[in-house]
Amino acid sequence: MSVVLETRGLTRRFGGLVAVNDVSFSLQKGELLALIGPNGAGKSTCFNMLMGQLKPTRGTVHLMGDEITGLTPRQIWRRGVGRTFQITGTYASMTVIENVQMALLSHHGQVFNILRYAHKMHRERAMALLEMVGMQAQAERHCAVLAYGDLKRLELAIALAHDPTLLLMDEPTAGMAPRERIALMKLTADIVRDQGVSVLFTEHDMDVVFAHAHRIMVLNRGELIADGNAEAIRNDPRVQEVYLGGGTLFNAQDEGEHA
Ligand SMILES: Nc1ncnc2c1ncn2[C@@H]1O[C@H](COP(=O)(O)OP(=O)(O)OP(=O)(O)O)[C@@H](O)[C@H]1O
Repeated sequence: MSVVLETRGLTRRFGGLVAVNDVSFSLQKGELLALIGPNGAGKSTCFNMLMGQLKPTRGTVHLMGDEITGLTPRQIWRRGVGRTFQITGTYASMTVIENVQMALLSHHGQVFNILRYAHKMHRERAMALLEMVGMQAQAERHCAVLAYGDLKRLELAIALAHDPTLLLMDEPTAGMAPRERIALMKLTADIVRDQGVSVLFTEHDMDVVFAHAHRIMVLNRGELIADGNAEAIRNDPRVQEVYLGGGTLFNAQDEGEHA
């Protein structure tokens, strides 16, 4: 296996607070890696450093062996790092397929000069991407009328339009009903297996994490306290201490559902 992403000593301070402290890990090609931890553990800060939104105070990030520390989000995106967000960013007035076509146009650097012909371009590839996420039957529907779970699947197709080497997914199942969450993560796991994409995701729903992640890393107060497979993480005394105190390790969070 080859290393896609590697961090060494990644650290971020906010004044006197060390939000992420000396975090080193690597992610292999084709791996579905979860980053978990209680509220305020440093997951988003870590993600934002990987995507270039935040500069590390210390430490390095390498992508496919090249250092990307301190590059802008656009430069990192251009190198093949895609991202999905907690809040979906689709164009409500456009159809499902048009949203994917726009992403493909952007990927090919064609957005501004040929917008008038956009609806004719990349249709075949857009349809193939929609098929990958099970949305081909909804291609001509407007995004405004889509169910929340379908929007999340569309968002995945949009992220894949960029043909990423690495996909960062920040709480991909936030706001979804439990059954939809498992389905979305299963879909992601299938895509990882079939397309060879690597995925790093943060998630509060432990059922989703333990069902699908190949490996799990646990952050607590900015520090990486465990890194291993589901069984090793379940049995890790430090992880149990962090989670069982709050009682959230094996219970899905059901707040804020759009079911
Ligand atoms: N821009 C900022 N300025 C100051 N402190 C920040 C900033 N961003 C994050 N923090 C602090 O850094 C710590 C880690 O926050 P972060 O959002 O990374 O945690 P998280 O694990 O993503 O939490 P959650 O699960 O609640 O989203 C917290 O104490 C937070 O208050």
